[in-house]
Amino acid sequence: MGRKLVAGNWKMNGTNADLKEIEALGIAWAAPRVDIVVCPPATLVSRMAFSLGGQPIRVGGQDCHAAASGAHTGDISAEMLKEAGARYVIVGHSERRADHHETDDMVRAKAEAAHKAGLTAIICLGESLDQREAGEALDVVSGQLAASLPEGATAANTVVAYEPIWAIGTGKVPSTEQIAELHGALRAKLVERFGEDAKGIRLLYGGSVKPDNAAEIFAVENVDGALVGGASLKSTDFSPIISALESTV
Ligand SMILES: O=C(CO)COP(=O)(O)O
Repeated sequence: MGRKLVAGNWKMNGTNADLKEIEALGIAWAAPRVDIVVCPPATLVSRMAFSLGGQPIRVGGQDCHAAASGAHTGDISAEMLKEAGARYVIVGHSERRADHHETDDMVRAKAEAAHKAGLTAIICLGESLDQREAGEALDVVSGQLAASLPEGATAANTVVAYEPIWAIGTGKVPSTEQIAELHGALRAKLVERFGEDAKGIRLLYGGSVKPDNAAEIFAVENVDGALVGGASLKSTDFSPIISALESTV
């Protein structure tokens, strides 16, 4: 397994003034034992990468287009993110699947574009509350995994984030048994499709991860880190989550 990973997704939040949060993180985590990534809005990628300089915290985008360039007003390509200083890009977040009608096929094409540009794709999956209550969570998420991951996925270029939609921004978190079941199933499917290398594909949990529940979540088998929304916006919330992951390694 590669290093464990904590990724912060700022979503549509953050202005220049918030770069001070990144400076604080950089001071606190000069030599982390886990990988740390922050994904700000596209407007801040370049400045965040610049202000981090040679520090070990990485910057990521929140989405990319499947094409490298062209007539796609409002979109940005994986190459552009790379040039701006990003090393990672989130693709297929449930908010994009809902707001922008992104399908598994589109998500897979975006992940392929990320790989081609030399970015690590953080591919998001997750069921709705209705699907969970109907007992379909495992089937839905397995289907998303099969259809959203490109053939060339490896432990080096791909991270999978399981984010149950009903846990995002709600303060509700699945039980550790539910997380263990999902992550165990995802790991088995990854190894079945990609072989032994897939044991190293990092599986993140996302959805209401906070300083007070992080340790419990990180103790679950096959949880290799977290994709954190709201609690990644302030270094005073994000740092204890990073500490919780560090104490597992
Ligand atoms: O969607 C998420 C991260 O991508 C999770 O968001 P919250 O941590 O705010 O629930």
